Amino acid sequence: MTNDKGTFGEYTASARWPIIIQNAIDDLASQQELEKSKVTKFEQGEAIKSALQQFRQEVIDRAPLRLFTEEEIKLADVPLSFNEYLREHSQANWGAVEWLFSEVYLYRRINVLFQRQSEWATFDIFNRLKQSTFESSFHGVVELALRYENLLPQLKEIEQNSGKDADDILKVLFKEFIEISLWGNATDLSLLTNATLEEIKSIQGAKARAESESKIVVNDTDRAWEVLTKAKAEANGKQIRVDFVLDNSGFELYADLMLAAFLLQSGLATKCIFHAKDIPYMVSDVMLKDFDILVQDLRDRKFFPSGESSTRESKALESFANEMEKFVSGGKLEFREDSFWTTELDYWNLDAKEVKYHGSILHKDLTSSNLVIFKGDLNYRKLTGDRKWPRTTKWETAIGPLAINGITSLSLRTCKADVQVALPDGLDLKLSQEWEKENPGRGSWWCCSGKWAVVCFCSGEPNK
Ligand SMILES: O=P(O)(O)OC[C@H]1O[C@](O)(CO)[C@@H](O)[C@@H]1O
Ligand SMILES: [Mg+2]
Ligand SMILES: [Mn+2]
Repeated sequence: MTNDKGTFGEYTASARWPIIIQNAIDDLASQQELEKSKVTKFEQGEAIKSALQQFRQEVIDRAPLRLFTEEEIKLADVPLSFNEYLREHSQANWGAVEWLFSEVYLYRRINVLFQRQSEWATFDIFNRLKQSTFESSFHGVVELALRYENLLPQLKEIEQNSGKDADDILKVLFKEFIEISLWGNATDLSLLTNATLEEIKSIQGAKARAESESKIVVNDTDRAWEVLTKAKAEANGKQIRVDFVLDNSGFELYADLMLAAFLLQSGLATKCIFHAKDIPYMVSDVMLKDFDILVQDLRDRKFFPSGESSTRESKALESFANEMEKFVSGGKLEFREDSFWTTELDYWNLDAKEVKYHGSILHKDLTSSNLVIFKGDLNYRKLTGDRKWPRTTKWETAIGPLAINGITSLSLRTCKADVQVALPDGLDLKLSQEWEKENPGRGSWWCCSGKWAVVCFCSGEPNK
């Protein structure tokens, strides 16, 4: 709840949301400035700005959360789940409401304001921030492109030397690319808006990742490895499918593409499906258009100044971009969107029983996947229902129906919220004491800092 005293949720609702909305207002103003000559667009922009200001005040004043009007529902395709929830929780106000619901509702309300103005209907208010943060990831982006370049001959060698040793080496690489994708989630724009270039670099480099291994407090990577190697051994020409329920665009999407490319090149997957958001969401989340933008950025030597097109760095960026486009055109990499991902429904609804908002359709589809990777913190909150679980709760308990409903899942999350499960006895206390030293009164927030991570696997098989 946004009124759970002393939680990161409470802090987010009172301190972070007004800032996020203010940033959106400022970004809108910058865009208007760029397009001053477009009179209608400017005027529509003014209308959105004043509505955003009013909305920001609503949040600050802890006003009641209102229903979406019929007109809004039509105009912006608002899923009816929101109003259903609000009818059942008629007392909900910004200062006393479930954190997960209100946070998702917030992005929906913002989206409606843009949908109402024709000139702004497809505008992504968070695009500027997504792009500028990606641009400052230059160092990490080049490093990974070079890493990928080296990977290809390594994989060839492994292929030529099949056997136990080759398998062991492939496993080391698998772990490396899982970690690349995992820590890619540390660069979250909603948390890092004030991060310096040095800080971003330090999160993204290889050395930093190695140091970070000790920070993965639950690590089921081996179990995911077993599933995919078994699938590969038994494939016999059959498809091996890995799904990614994506989180942030820019560096994290780039890191996810690295993992997907590794899986496809190594034969641990033959198809990867990326699930994106259908509206601008949680500031930095991936929308379909963000993939095209990323590929363009990789090719743009002004955006990533890696020198002439003949430098090793430029060639590595260019060839990774080419490779991604080839994967897409060859059907090995597919992007999809679904409104389910931007509803407030947690993933206990990724189940045959949820028949109104695509939960059952997605569930059925995802049961055909060999592995479904859920990226990031918000997905972790949705997997666990964003409840106040004791932190030693078993993962299978916290994910409810997903423990047994046939989806093989892997959560890759850098910890950025209060909910935390699957810890061994005593670890929460130890980390809380450690964090408390530098953050008096906030020891339990170690798992909101993005400095630790978890990798949680579940086979999804009944009775296991
Ligand atoms: O991009 P991620 O990893 O889902 O993180 C989103 C962040 O926003 C939050 O939803 C809080 O605003 C947290 O869960 C997390 O800090
Ligand atoms: Mg609930
Ligand atoms: Mn996100």
